Amino acid sequence: MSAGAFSIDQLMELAGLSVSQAVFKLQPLSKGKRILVACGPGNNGGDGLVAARHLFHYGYQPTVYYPKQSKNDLYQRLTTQLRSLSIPFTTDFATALTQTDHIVDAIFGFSFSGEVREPFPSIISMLRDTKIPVLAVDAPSSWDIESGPPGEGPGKGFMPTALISLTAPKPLVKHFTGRHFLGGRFLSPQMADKYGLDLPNYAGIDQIVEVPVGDGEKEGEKL
Ligand SMILES: NC(=O)C1=CN([C@@H]2O[C@H](COP(=O)(O)OP(=O)(O)OC[C@H]3O[C@@H](n4cnc5c(N)ncnc54)[C@H](O)[C@@H]3O)[C@@H](O)[C@H]2O)[C@@H](O)CC1
Ligand SMILES: [K+]
Repeated sequence: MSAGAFSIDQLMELAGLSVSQAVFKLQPLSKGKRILVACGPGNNGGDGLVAARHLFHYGYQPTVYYPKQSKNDLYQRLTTQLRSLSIPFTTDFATALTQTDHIVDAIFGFSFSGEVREPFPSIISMLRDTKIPVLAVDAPSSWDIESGPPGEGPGKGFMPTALISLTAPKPLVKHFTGRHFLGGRFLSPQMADKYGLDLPNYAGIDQIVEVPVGDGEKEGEKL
């Protein structure tokens, strides 16, 4: 990413914008406006914070669960932006789950490793068990980035309804069976060539493109 001279703020903004467009595709406003955005402590959580802001401006009613808030200036600004829109922050995930139409899983992305630490085990269990649709950002949280679904722990059996891979699918997509989107319409042809990426065709002004079900493995190899 440094080769493209993009700052982390820019990358996170583009990632969160893509996430918000995937929500719009999966959950049109007419199907219910309440979106619960679960944010983890790292950049995956930051993508969720950005998405919540865009969703508000589209007319959704986002609620944010963000239990491990970073002191970093970027995250402070993102949370200030949400508070200035009066977007609620909840500490009671179980109750929030009963009052939402769709969930964004922005807890862990490609830097997750080891056993899920508090306070996230019970949150992952609830994401696994809920009947409400879940859109996972970059990875289903608690999945191993290479080998995919965990064989034990709260994430065992967790298969979100949809996944949005950012910039390029991670190896775990081979194991994913839900709807799969790609986001990251900012790479230059030179960057794509340099990293051997076969960029998808985005339609119109879309920041995302859906990869047909069953093509995850093929896309993972291609990209
Ligand atoms: N250039 C990039 O790398 C970009 C990455 N983006 C997003 O950033 C994500 C990666 O971000 P990060 O590297 O910050 O990492 P993540 O957000 O994937 O996770 C790291 C955080 O989770 C914690 N964590 C890791 N394992 C844990 C465990 N077992 N239990 C509890 N907490 C645990 C770490 O302490 C750290 O705070 C990507 O998946 C993507 O969503 C986007 O923001 C755009 C730019
Ligand atoms: K995630």
